Amino acid sequence: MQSVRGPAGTRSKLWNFNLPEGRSTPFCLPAFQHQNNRVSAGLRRSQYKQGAVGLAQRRAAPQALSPAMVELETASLQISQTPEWKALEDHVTEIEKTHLKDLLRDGERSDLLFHEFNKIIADFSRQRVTKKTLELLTNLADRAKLREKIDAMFAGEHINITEDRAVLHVALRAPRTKKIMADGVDVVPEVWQVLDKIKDFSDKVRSGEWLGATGKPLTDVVAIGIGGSFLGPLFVHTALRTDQTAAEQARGRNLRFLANVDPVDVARALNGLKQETTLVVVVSKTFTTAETMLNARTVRTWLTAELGPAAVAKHMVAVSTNLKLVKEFGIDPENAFAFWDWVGGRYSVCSAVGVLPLSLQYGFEITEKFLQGAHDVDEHFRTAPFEDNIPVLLGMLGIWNTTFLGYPSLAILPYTQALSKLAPHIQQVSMESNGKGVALDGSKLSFEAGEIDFGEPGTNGQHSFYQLIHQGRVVPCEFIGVVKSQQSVYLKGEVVSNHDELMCNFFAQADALATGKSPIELRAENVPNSLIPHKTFTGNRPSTSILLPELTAFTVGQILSLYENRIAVQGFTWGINSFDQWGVELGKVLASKVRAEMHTCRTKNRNVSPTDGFNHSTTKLLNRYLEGKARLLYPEPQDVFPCDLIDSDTCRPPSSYV
Ligand SMILES: O=P(O)(O)OC[C@H]1O[C@](O)(CO)[C@@H](O)[C@@H]1O
Repeated sequence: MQSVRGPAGTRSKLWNFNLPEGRSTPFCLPAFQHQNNRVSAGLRRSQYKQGAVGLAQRRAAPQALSPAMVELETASLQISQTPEWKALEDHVTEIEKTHLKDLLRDGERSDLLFHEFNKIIADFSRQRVTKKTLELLTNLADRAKLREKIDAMFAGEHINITEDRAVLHVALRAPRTKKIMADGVDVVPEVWQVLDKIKDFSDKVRSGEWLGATGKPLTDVVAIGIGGSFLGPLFVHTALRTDQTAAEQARGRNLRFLANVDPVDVARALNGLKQETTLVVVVSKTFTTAETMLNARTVRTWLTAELGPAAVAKHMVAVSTNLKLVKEFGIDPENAFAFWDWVGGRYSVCSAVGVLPLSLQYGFEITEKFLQGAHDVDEHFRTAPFEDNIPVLLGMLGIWNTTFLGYPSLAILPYTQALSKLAPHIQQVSMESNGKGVALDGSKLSFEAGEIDFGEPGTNGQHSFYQLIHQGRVVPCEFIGVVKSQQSVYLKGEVVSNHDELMCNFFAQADALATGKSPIELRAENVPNSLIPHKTFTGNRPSTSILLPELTAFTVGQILSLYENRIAVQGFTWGINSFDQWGVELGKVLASKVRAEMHTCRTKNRNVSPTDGFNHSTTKLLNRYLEGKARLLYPEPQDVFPCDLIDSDTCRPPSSYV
């Protein structure tokens, strides 16, 4: 057995550490207590870091991790030091002797790698794997206790240990008849209470029963939120806009999003809207996110300047876990839609975060189908054996590519424009979840976790970055195609329909990456010798092809669940906490410091001085910024309005608004 360095600098054999005296379990972790006031777990963790005694305390403590989770944590501490991991490392040499163009000649292998669940097809035959690779990956999953961790998630255990929270976004799309427990309470009735409230409210707005302050129906909705309070809803909205059933329901209605604190985004979001027909939904789990709250105050000012302060009651609603702050902001808690701290921001699209704006736009019935699609794949994920489990296979093959073959990125390439916001959403879900440097116990990872996700719909991407993925770096790809397009166009005289034309590329690209083109083939085509190196395609570049029957609210829900659960599989196997996001905190703190300084400099009309606590570079850059915008100085803060309302000569709002 290999000897490795344990988390507290101790030497350990595999994950059975040689513990310092007085400690009888691997919980010899460096104490940590985050300063963020959202964390209450620090004390509890420090309590259960004390070996057997600590474990006993944890079992007794309310909301402590269950013995199963304690064991799971223990088991995954040093996953990279297990024989299963080592076997995969050794297996890389075998795989390196293969080429996809040869592997693809084996029909039996292709059949083994072809999977189907409820009309979703996932073809993994273009991954650089053999039957043996799959077996070794399954062994790794077993060693990481993947099954137990999935069960722990669905059972509402506090698997988000740094925030001491359950991770139960799957409960958001469970049918009424299901029972899902968190902290001793069945959460499904609470979920449905909010869903019923959304249905009721959105029906009223859509039917014109709920009117604005001047008695007009509210046909336009602006959803203000950022990160998880924006990207998921935007992804689903973009996917449904061209679905004929959904579009029919959205006739005469508009849904816009305002995410960036950039006033340009405010201008774009409000451009052309009228206050009297606009409903604003402020979406923030915490109701403290600086960008969202400034945007909410800006849009509230836009509304009340026109309609008066009382209009907030009819024109502004909120989605949050923090109803106290919602009230303080001036929104009646009656007009707030709650969710719970067991829903991570980036996993919140199935809560009121997504369901409210989507129901306002498309009606609750369509939105409910989206929830049903997500639940459908959740059940597949929860129950299917690993060898047939599409999210598990997606996740484990992602680990194979990232960690063992050394390809750190993933290109998400939907061959449908309707999924153009899938990659940005998955970017957050994946990179905020799995972009971690330490294991669950706080020890530094001995490998790099996380994938670098990006993507564009095909065929646009083909004319952008595909050159690199064909002849430059190896970037594993996930191609997503649909059998039946949302829009049907077949022009007289054309060889194929427009959608078939698109899909020809879907099929061609995956094979071009896999098989490549050799110098021998090029010579046979009489390509001049000097050009052969330039025209050679090495091939052997892995991809997965996912084929959906069509793109509807239901299948969009299925895709969401495929990716969310794929990402969980990876985090569970890497042994990290996929459900916290401490990495976003430092930048926020520093921005506050800059904000305070900026305020002082602007109001006192002075520059940043070297003694203000910024380094030389930042001091210099800040001063150039302050000097460059001196003409924008105003004596005291005013309500400044966006877009066409700003006088571009003076850079000031028109006097009527000051
Ligand atoms: O919904 P909130 O609390 O405004 O947070 C928005 C986003 O900010 C983050 O906390 C950090 O980017 C995300 O995890 C979250 O989705």
